[in-house]
Amino acid sequence: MVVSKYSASGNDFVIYHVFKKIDRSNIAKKLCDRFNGVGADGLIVLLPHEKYDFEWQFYNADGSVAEMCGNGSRAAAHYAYKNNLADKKMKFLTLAGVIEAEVEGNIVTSQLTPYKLIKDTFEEAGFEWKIYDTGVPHLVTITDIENFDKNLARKMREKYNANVNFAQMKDGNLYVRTYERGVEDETLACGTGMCASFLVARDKGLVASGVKLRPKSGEELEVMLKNDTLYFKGAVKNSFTAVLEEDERDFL
Ligand SMILES: N[C@@H](CCC[C@H](N)C(=O)O)C(=O)O
Repeated sequence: MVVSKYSASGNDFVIYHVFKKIDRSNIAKKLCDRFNGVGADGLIVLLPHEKYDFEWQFYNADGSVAEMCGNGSRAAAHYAYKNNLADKKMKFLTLAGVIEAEVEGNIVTSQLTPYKLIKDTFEEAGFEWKIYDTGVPHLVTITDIENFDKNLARKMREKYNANVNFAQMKDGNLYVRTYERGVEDETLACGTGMCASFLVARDKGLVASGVKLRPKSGEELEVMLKNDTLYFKGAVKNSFTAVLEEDERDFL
């Protein structure tokens, strides 16, 4: 069984493609384990689809299913192109809807599914929040990034069943730190989280139709809003591709 390890702005994934759609929650837990597995924030499995270039199954590291993953969508697109599953421009199906992506070398742009405001401004625990769904739900507060508080983030994540983002505009960049559902920790980056943070910064008049993004990894990405559609652009890295010393039947 051959799997690829990808990093997309610091969010990391195990990716492979097969033909059969089965529940892979346990496989996700096993492969994403950082001590006994490959180690990743999520598992992405590409499957053939009659209408689109492929469809994917996305699992968080704890085995939970997520409707969408912004960074994962860019990594999956690169994997699909590299493995001749799709052309440079492609469309694929996620549980959130159809994603369009374009691969240019190691730079990949994803067109996200339509965003929704889930909960307008409210105050809690000394911060002002909004919840946007950019494929998955995200709580966002615009504050000094140094205020990132993992315990508070965990409480908010549990209460609202959403990912939690602390974001700040500084030197023309939007800095974002995200506590992710399903990883149950802060990750080095979260694509849909950065896009949701951009929407809140825009509502506050801090940015216009796009901004450079800086997740915790320090990498630079970009989000643009064109005709009310979010485009998310940045580099991805295929860290390695490996043959697993495992019974292949586990992964079919
Ligand atoms: N890291 C992803 C989001 C993955 C799903 C999320 N953890 C959830 O369960 O809602 C991204 O880059 O968007």
